Amino acid sequence: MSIPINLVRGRGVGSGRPRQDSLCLRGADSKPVKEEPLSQARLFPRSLEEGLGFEYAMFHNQVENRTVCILQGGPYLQGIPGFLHGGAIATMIDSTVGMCAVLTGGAVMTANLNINFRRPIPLCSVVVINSQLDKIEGRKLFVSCNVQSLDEKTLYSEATSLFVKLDPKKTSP
Ligand SMILES: CCCCCCCCCCCCCC(=O)SCCNC(=O)CCNC(=O)[C@H](O)C(C)(C)COP(=O)(O)OP(=O)(O)OC[C@H]1O[C@@H](n2cnc3c(N)ncnc32)[C@H](O)[C@@H]1OP(=O)(O)O
Repeated sequence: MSIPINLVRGRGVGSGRPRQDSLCLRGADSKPVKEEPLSQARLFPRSLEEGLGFEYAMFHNQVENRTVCILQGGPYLQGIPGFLHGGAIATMIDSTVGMCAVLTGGAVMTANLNINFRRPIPLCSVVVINSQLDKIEGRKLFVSCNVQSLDEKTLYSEATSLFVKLDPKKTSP
C-alpha cells in the first residue's frame, strides 16, 4: 500500500509555511531548558518561498518499506552555476531516507550518511529519489537510495545511511 506524504503543501496562518510550534529551546547538553514555542521554526526543506527552493512530494510504500521523492530544486539552491548545491542534494537525500526510516521505525535520528555524487543535477530539473529499507539490526535501520533523472537514464547520486531508533531510557535528544 502506498501513501502520499506532503503531496499538498501545508500553510500556517499568516505565512506560506507550516509551523513547528512544539519545538523548545535546548542547552548545550541538549536538554530542554525552556518550553518556549519557536514561532519562526520551519521544517528546513519547507523553509524557502514556494518555487524557489525545495519543491517535492514523497510517497511511502508500507509493504515494501520504500519511500520515493519527486524533487525540483529551485534557483535558491544553486551551487556551481546552473547546478544544485551538494548540501541541498544531501538535505533531500537525508529527508527521504529519514522519512523511510521514521515511517518504518518510529522516532529515529540520522547517525551516518554517505553520498556519492556521480553527476551534477541541473538547477530546476525534476529528479526522483528512490529509497528503501535494507535491513534492521536492533535499534539500527539501514536505508539506501539513489537519485535519478525522471527517465532513469542519468544516475546523479547514490547514498547509504544509518538511522538509530531513539532510546527512551536516554535523556538526549
Ligand atoms: C509522517 C511523520 C513525519 C515526521 C517528520 C519526519 C521527518 C523525517 C525527515 C527527517 C530527516 C532528518 C533527520 C536528521 O537530520 S537527524 C539530525 C542529524 N542527526 C543527529 O543530530 C544525530 C546525532 N547523534 C545522536 O544523537 C546519537 O549519536 C544517536 C541518537 C544517533 C545514537 O545515539 P544512542 O546513544 O541512541 O545510540 P548508541 O550510541 O548507543 O548506538 C546504538 C548503535 O548504533 C551504532 N551507531 C551509532 N552511531 C553510529 C554511527 N555514526 N555510525 C555507525 N554506527 C553508529 C552504535 O555502534 C550502536 O550499535 P550496536 O553496538 O548496538 O551494534
